[in-house]
Amino acid sequence: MLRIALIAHDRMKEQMVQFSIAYEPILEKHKLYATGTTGTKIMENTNLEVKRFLSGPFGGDQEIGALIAKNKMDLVLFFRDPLTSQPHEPDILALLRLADVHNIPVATNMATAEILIRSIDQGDLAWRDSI
Ligand SMILES: O=C(CO)COP(=O)(O)O
Repeated sequence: MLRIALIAHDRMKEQMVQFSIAYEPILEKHKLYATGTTGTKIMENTNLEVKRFLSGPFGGDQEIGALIAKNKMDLVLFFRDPLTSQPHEPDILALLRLADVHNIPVATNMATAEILIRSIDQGDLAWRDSI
């Protein structure tokens, strides 16, 4: 079982909901985390159980970053909005930087997220279990 963070900016939340519905059979096998509003939307639209942190602009990205730093997160699926500036951009960059520091796979759009989620279902990320 992997620990997966699900995060979506406002304009990408509908995509995240569709993604969660489509991949619910895979996602339900793992421990899911999300920023506040993203987690609420996923739980409203699926039967998935998601541990929610604060909303992104209020520190949720930082909370997920802290789990990465402590080696308690295995995968980040972050549907970023590339066309809208975010007041908490430093927090977003900090989260992505920590993922690179700790060599955690990150998808920043749905196309990559689909590849990663299919690949973890084939056991491609099993090496994380031994870390
Ligand atoms: O802003 C976010 C990530 O940077 C997402 O936060 P919410 O899921 O609370 O909208």
